[in-house]
Amino acid sequence: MSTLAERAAERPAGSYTTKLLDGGADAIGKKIREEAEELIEAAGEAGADGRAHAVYEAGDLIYHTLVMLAWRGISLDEVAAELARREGTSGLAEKAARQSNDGLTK
Ligand SMILES: N=c1c2ncn([C@@H]3O[C@H](COP(=O)(O)OP(=O)(O)OP(=O)(O)O)[C@@H](O)[C@H]3O)c2ncn1[C@@H]1O[C@H](COP(=O)(O)O)[C@@H](O)[C@H]1O
Repeated sequence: MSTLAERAAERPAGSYTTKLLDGGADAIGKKIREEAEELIEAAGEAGADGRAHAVYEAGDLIYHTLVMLAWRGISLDEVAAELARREGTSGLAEKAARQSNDGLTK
């Protein structure tokens, strides 16, 4: 079991992850929004320092995203399987198929 799944199951005191999990989707989602904004800002910063800052903020964003998945009982393997299912289909082709399906249902 991953550390975050363990935190979700056991909710030990003195854990930042437990605090987030106890706040539910709203509290975790608020942090994801904040961290996404911070990554966007950092990604626009020039030079090696900006690059290192972007790596740091991406770490925060990915950690908080993983906490949301743990809260919802979703494993990273399930997300990897979803990405594998999409492999080889361009986002443009997927969008065009969706729009043509929408046309059929209207
Ligand atoms: N990878 C992380 C990780 N990345 C970021 N963070 C925390 O996420 C928070 C980032 O939020 P901010 O930068 O906004 O900092 P802040 O203002 O203190 O945060 P808030 O109090 O406002 O929420 C900081 O408190 C970081 O320490 C993390 N906390 C935990 N982990 C991993 O989760 C494991 C379990 O952690 P605990 O459950 O806390 O023991 C750890 O061993 C790590 O492996």
